[in-house]
Amino acid sequence: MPEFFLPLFFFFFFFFFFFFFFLHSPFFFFFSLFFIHIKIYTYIKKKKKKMINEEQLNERLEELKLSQLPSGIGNSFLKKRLQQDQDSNPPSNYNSDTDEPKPRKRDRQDRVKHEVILDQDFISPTNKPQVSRDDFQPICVLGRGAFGKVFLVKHGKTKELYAMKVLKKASLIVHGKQAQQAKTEREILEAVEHPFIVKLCYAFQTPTELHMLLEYAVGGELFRHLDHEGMFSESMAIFYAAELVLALEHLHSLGIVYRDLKPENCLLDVDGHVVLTDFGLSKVPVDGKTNTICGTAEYMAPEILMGLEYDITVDWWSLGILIYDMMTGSPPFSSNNRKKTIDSILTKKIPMPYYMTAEAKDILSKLLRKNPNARLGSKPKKADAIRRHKFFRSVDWAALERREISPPIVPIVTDPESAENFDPFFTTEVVEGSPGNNDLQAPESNSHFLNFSYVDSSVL
Ligand SMILES: Nc1ncnc2c1ncn2[C@@H]1O[C@H](COP(=O)(O)OP(=O)(O)OP(=O)(O)O)[C@@H](O)[C@H]1O
Repeated sequence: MPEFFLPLFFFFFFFFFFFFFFLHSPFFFFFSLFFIHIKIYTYIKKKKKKMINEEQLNERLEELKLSQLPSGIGNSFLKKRLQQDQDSNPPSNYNSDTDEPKPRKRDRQDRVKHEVILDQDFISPTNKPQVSRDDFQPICVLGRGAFGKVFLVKHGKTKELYAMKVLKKASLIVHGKQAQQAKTEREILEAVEHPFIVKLCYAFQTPTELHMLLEYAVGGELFRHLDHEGMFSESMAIFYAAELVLALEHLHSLGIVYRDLKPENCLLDVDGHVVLTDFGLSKVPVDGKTNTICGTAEYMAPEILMGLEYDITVDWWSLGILIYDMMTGSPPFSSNNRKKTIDSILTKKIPMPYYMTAEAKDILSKLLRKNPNARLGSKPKKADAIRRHKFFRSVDWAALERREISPPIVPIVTDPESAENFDPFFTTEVVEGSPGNNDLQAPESNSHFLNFSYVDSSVL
């Protein structure tokens, strides 16, 4: 009603005003007043509609509880958050209550997978050498995520380096679904074997923590290299995108939706090849569709943000965002305000920089279609349609999969133990002593984490 009365008020106001001054031209006078009335009415309508949209968006944000999700440009956000943590707490160390990690390791021949029986956490069924937290000497912190902290550790006997992801059970249980996600991550890592996906070597638990020992990606985060270069040339972006296409295609063939593609989760190995890590948000949908809300806002597909069912095509959306990020230095939809970011993802067109080639613009516009059914990589051709796109015309896919294409960045590694390709913000963090004995080799007593333990026989 008020939107009707307000224009009416203006109508009478202007009526009397014009009546006195333009008595001699009544036609013009009435026409002007009618026009003004319509204008004011439509303006108020529009404003009200905008307000409703904002309310809906706020409600959506509340539902999504996005404030609890890690931000997209992970490191800068995390650094700020960690800085705040550290202002109030002393630097966390290897045994601290807030720690969490992740790791990796190579060698994919004759890999035998098996669960470790409950009360023999570190012993394989074939009585292979026992592995415990005591066997690994912490060297430094490599990185940190929302629920985990990753340490560089050295195996005391073999001197092999691993990235060890440590998750605190208590915080996982407090955050509900996270306990299941930790198990999912460990199960997926066990099941997956691919040249561009991180390898799980061991998984074990203590009464308070879960540990995953992963192949150490000595080249650090792609994010860090992107940060140094500002942006990548198109040929560099093609190389990393192509290796990721192969990794994602492999996951999809196993029915796994990765859901968390972003530069922070793309690490580089010693040669500079991509190592996809962090499967905490990945999921195996029973019927190919899922609707859990997770991921990183800037990289999240519109259908996830809207709480709709989604499938593997969300990963192709994130690939589009990542290509854009690599070629411009930032994702297309980003702002300091999470609400605005989400609003842009849902409603805005992608701003295409003038310097991008026609092929790049074309693949981006097709990967970043808001309608998942119209997106490149959706059924029926799936990844094949992406591989065949002219953006990737220079790629020899078979050679790429065999790791025969030289990577554009070969990480400088003078001493793998110095973790020189990782952010000093993390690597200079104090890591105190070796783990205590009080909670070692405990049975998997907590029902949330039954059957978490794992030993990859190829590393024994
Ligand atoms: N295999 C690895 N080798 C070297 N560094 C690693 C490895 N795995 C993880 N890291 C480092 O640790 C950081 C955090 O790891 P990860 O993303 O797995 O943690 P997370 O808690 O699951 O994070 P998120 O909050 O993004 O889900 C990575 O960004 C990377 O810098």
